[in-house]
Amino acid sequence: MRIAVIGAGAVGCYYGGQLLRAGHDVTLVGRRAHVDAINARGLHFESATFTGFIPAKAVTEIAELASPDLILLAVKSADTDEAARALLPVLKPDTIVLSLQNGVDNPQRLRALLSQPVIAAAVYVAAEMPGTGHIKHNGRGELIIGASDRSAPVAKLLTGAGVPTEIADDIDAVQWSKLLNNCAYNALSAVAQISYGEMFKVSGVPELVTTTVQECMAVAKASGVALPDGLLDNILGLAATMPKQLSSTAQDLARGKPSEIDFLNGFIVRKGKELGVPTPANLALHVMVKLAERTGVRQA
Ligand SMILES: NC(=O)C1=CN([C@@H]2O[C@H](COP(=O)(O)OP(=O)(O)OC[C@H]3O[C@@H](n4cnc5c(N)ncnc54)[C@H](OP(=O)(O)O)[C@@H]3O)[C@@H](O)[C@H]2O)C=CC1
Ligand SMILES: CC(C)(CO)C(=O)C(=O)O
Repeated sequence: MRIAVIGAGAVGCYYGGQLLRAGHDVTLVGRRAHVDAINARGLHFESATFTGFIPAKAVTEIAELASPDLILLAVKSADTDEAARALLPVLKPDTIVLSLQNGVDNPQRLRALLSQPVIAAAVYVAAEMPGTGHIKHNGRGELIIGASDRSAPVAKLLTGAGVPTEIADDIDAVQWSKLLNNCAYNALSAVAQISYGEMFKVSGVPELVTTTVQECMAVAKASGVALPDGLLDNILGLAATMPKQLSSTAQDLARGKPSEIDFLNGFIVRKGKELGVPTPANLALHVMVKLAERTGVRQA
């Protein structure tokens, strides 16, 4: 099976790296500096159980891919449409596109542009790129993917490569549950450039996270999404499962890049307005990140 990862960043290189380690044929598509480093010395993969250089093929252009069977889409939400348009000429009618992205609308946006089967996923991994062609895994890695007639072989392939993958019938609720985690953690970690473990030691953080999540739950309910019981406790517990991680939004701001916050707290604020649900905590977190995008952040 020919696998291509679109977006050789933290998530793309983690899952691509796991598949490469399991012996699969994987091409990483990324930006020039990462691609050159990967082609020159392999993918530098750093985790608790394995650290080393994994031989890998990397290219800068989606157009260089030859009829892939499976796409792992791991670009930020703002880059989804551009990536999908570039994929159009290289995909076969039955190429499976697995969206490994945060936010809840990427699969829907992909389906609007592609006729291929698109599978949504909720991604519970802590990963970062500390250097060119260098992925650092800071914990977890399990995936929950949407049910479809193509999902079982994808879950089997990933699980066999050390990526525990479950199939969920109600993927909307699963994606919204992940969105609530992101609304709780990403902005605070980003503006303070602080890891989750340290962040939760600061007085007021658990209360603010709780209020933020409760607002999101009200928006989910008004949107007709039935969230699972115990979600707030699970979200409060996430920090302990990846205490050293800084959010993907924190990583964007540290690199001086626009963040994905419009698709996280910003999405909740827009939906809340549309549905008449107040979201002041989410608005504050959204605006704080938009301000930090303008002025920059001081790195720890
Ligand atoms: N990091 C994490 O731990 C987690 C991240 N996620 C989600 O995973 C998704 C990916 O995030 P993450 O890996 O952190 O992001 P990164 O920014 O680390 O990686 C994405 C990479 O893809 C590149 N890229 C974008 N468009 C293209 C393109 N058309 N061709 C080639 N390369 C491209 C980006 O370049 P450039 O920067 O120049 O745009 C960047 O290098 C996001 O939705 C995120 O929210 C989910 C769970 C955990
Ligand atoms: C899982 C988590 C919260 C890990 O940091 C993430 O999704 C992100 O950073 O965007």
